[in-house]
Amino acid sequence: MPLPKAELHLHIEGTLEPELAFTLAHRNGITLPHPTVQDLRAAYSFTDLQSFLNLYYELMDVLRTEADFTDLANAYLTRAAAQGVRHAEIFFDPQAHTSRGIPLDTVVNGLAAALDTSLRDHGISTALILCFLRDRPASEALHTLHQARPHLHRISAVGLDSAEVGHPPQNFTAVFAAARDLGLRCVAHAGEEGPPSYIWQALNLLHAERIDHGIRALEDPDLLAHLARTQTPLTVCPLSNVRLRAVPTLAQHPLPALLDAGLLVTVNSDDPSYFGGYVHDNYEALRTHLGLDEATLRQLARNSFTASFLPPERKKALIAEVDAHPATG
Ligand SMILES: Nc1ncnc2[nH]cnc12
Ligand SMILES: [Zn+2]
Repeated sequence: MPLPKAELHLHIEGTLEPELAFTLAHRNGITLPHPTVQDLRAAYSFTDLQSFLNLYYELMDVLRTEADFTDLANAYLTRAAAQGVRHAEIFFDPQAHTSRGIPLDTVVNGLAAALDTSLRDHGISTALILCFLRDRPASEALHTLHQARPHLHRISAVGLDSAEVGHPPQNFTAVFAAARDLGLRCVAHAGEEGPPSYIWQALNLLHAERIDHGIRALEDPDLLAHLARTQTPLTVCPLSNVRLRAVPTLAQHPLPALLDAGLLVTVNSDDPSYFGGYVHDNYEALRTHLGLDEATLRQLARNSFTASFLPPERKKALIAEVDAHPATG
């Protein structure tokens, strides 16, 4: 059985497997532009973040009803359980749905139907993180936050995702301040393709408590020292970084350098259906291609709980499960 772990960087829309996409397309009377599952999988070849996002947003068209979102989340949770996931903090992209006429209620109620029974059905506790699309106007993000008000009891945090370069965190300072006023925690994608200055902005202007990706922090020694001193977690996604060519190969992935610099690093899957592996597959890839040893993998699993938004007692209990877990070899 894989090490117990938390997944902190997972876009639920990025878990849409081609087979489920075809099932939902059929159910909703939609014709996909790719005739077969094999043709669709063959399209999963990306040159950068934008080339991925184009397909990611296109395929979302199959998600129309509450049942579609419930089926999507249940399919993820089933796979995650088999990968040792005990807690998942799950991103969703409301604007990608409301912009094509799907009400926010449909999205949240559909996801909630799966998440509410996840601990019982899959042994996975969950939290939801509402992400703003940074390549759309901040005014639209603010409107989305207002639309989400009836659902705030189900939402733990806000995040910032989509095309990074040219869309700095500073554009969303007021939106994140409004989210904090509503009692929401804050995280943000930064330093995936964008420069270290975007990570500084996410920290200083958005008050992000975790940085999603953050791998370009390595280019700024002061930033690296700051992240180490404050133990601000990074949610790193190795397979994603290689598939989107932020990093040339797994063997050249900067995760070991980030650990050596003393950062609180976690391992996550990002959009597992598109990037060739779920979260445990990312751990195994680090073992295979970077030679990470058992002790380091175990530390990464502990970090995933430390960096989560779980209450201290449950963190402690889950970390104890990591310590008690037999060697995975
Ligand atoms: N890796 C990623 N970066 C930015 N936005 C995303 N949305 C889904 N996956 C993403
Ligand atoms: Zn992401």
